[in-house]
Amino acid sequence: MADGDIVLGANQYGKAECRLVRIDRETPVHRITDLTVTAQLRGDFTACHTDGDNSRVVATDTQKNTVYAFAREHGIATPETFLMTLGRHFVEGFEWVTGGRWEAQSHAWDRIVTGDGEHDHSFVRRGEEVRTTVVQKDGDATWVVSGLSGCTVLKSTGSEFSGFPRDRYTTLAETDDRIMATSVTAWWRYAPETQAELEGLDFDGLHAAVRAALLSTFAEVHSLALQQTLFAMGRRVLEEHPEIAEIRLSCPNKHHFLVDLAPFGLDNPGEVFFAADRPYGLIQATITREGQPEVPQAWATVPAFA
Ligand SMILES: O=c1[nH]c(=O)c2[nH]c(=O)[nH]c2[nH]1
Repeated sequence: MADGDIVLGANQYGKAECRLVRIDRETPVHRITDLTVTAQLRGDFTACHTDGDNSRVVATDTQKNTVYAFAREHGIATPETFLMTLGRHFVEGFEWVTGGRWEAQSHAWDRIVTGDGEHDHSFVRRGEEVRTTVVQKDGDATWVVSGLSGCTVLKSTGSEFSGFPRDRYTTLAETDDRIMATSVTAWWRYAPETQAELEGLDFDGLHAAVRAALLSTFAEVHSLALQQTLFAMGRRVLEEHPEIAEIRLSCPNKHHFLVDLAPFGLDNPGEVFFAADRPYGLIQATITREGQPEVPQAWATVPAFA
C-alpha cells in the first residue's frame, strides 16, 4: 500500500434503538423492564467495506434478534449485566469480532396507585407528563379547559381484543391477553362560566383527583378495547366531579408485539415484546353529560384532538 492510498479507518455497525419490553410474570405481581438497546460490533470488516464481501458481517438483523432472544433466555437483571452478556456472545462467538459497543436507555415505570394500593400489573411512565390549561374570555364569559398530556400508562395483562369484523385485509389475530399501553392526552372543561365562580375551584386538587381517577380506571378496568377503557376513564371523572362539564380524551394505542422467538427454539409466554412507535391506533372521544349544550367557544384553540 503506497502512502496516500485511501483506506478504511475506524468503523462499527449494528442495530440501533431496539425497543424491548420484558414482563416478568412468574407471580401475579408483574415487573416491567423497558429498554432501548443499540448493539454495534467492531472488528475486521474491511472486506465488506471495500469489496462488498459479507462473509464476516453478522447482520444487524441478527444482532437485533439476539437482543430479543437474550431477553427471554437470560432475562434482564440489570441493563449493565444484560449488555455484558450480549457483548460476550458476539466477541466470543465470531473470531473476527474484537469488540463492540452496546447501549441501553432504561425507561422508568412506576406502579399505578389505586384505592387498593400499588397495582399488580398497571404502570405509569415516570417523568414525561405535562399539566396543561387554556383560559379563554369573551366579554363576561370565562372558560377554563385543563388537562394533561404525555401520561404514558401500560398494563401487562387484563386487556383483550377480539370479535372485530374480518375481511380480506384483516390479519390481526384475536387475543385474550395483550399488553395495553397508551399516552393519555386529556382535556376537561370546568362547568362554571364566570371568573368569580371559577376562582372558587381548587384547581390543584381537582387536577390531582382527575389524574387519579383516570389512572385508577385504566388499571382496574378489564379492557375489551381501548375505546371501552377510554370511555370508562372519562365517565369516572364526570361521575366524581360535578364541577367538570365534559372531558375529551385522545389515546394512541401503543402497540407491543410479542416477538416470535420460535425460529431460535424459544417460546415466548407473554414476556418479550417489541414496542413499536408507529403507526399506532388513535382512539379519541368526548365524554359529556346528556342534554348539556355544547360550548364551542371554550374549545376553540384547545388542541383537543390534534
Ligand atoms: O383496543 C383496540 N381498539 C381497536 O380499535 C383496535 N384496532 C386494532 O387493530 N387493535 C385495536 N385495539
